[in-house]
Amino acid sequence: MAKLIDGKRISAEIKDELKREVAEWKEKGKEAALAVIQVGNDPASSVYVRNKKRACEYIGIGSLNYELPEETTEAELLDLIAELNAKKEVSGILVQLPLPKHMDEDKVIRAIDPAKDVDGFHPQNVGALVIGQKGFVSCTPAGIIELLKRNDIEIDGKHCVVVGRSNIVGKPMALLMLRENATVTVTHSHTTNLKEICKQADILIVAIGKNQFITADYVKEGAVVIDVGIHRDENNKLSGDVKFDEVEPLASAITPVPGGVGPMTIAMLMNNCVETMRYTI
Ligand SMILES: NC(=O)C1=CN([C@@H]2O[C@H](COP(=O)(O)OP(=O)(O)OC[C@H]3O[C@@H](n4cnc5c(N)ncnc54)[C@H](OP(=O)(O)O)[C@@H]3O)[C@@H](O)[C@H]2O)C=CC1
Ligand SMILES: Nc1nc(=O)c2c([nH]1)NC[C@@H]1CN(c3ccc(C(=O)N[C@@H](CCC(=O)O)C(=O)O)cc3)C=[N+]21
Ligand SMILES: [Mg+2]
Repeated sequence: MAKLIDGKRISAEIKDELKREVAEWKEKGKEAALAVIQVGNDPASSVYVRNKKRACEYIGIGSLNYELPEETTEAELLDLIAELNAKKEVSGILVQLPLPKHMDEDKVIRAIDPAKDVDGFHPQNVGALVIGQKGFVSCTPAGIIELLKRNDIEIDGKHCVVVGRSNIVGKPMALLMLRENATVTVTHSHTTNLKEICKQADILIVAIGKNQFITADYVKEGAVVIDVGIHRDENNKLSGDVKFDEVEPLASAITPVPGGVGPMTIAMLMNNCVETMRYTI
């Protein structure tokens, strides 16, 4: 019977810890505000943007929302980012991904001041993660580390298999597990013997964006299974990249979708926003 890793509860605990910390910083005259830019009106993005706004309000920091039409030009977006970079009262800037096809995501991310890049996507912050220096760490992988630690799940020396190598999840996840002294195997769409590799994992982290792809035959008895995937069916029911009902009886611990990794992404984004209060002179 797998232990259910309750991301909803842990993210609420973290937000309460941050709420108390923000109150202390504000007494010392420090402020923080997160600027969230959304281009177009992708429904899932709107849900996440709304969750981020609510979280800012809950912990007591400012939130500025910019909802730009789909046809906004890249130049207009870059101008807005330059404006926000220059605004002292804006301590964090987040451009909700994905962007419309006519924009170059990498170019847009590079335009954000690394000191305000609370997503941790800027090459300077990713570079710092690679070489083990201080910088913003991307929220979803950071949230997964927090889930493991707050559930007393041993990482040091364990074999962690990451399925997926995206810039916002897979790659930073592998680097963070390395930093925690796991032995890390990163798999992707060119991996030939994926099932055999996944079955070696003590900790299996799945971020492939394929609905319920990971079935019981990919999982070693007693493994910890972390499901990053998010899929909505026609009745808006959520599921992950893991076939939960099949895998749960095998796993020693598992994250549900919803209520697992998702809420942690928001909680860790808030932590990155409060980080700007800890380090502003
Ligand atoms: N809960 C949360 O907070 C978040 C959830 N998500 C969700 O996580 C999932 C992954 O997102 P994201 O990382 O952006 O995904 P991407 O689509 O950017 O990347 C998917 C990765 O999975 C790999 N992959 C795809 N198919 C296979 C396969 N059959 N076998 C092995 N590897 C495969 C791809 O390989 P290759 O590199 O070779 O193409 C790629 O590296 C999505 O469902 C997304 O919605 C994302 C961000 C945050
Ligand atoms: N610049 C940028 N930063 C991101 O961090 C970013 C992004 N773009 N683009 C999309 C992904 C996805 N993402 C999620 C955030 C919260 C939930 C979340 O709160 N999920 C809840 C369910 C929420 C719902 O009801 O859908 C859960 O899984 O329990 C999920 C996914 C952040 N992302
Ligand atoms: Mg992606």
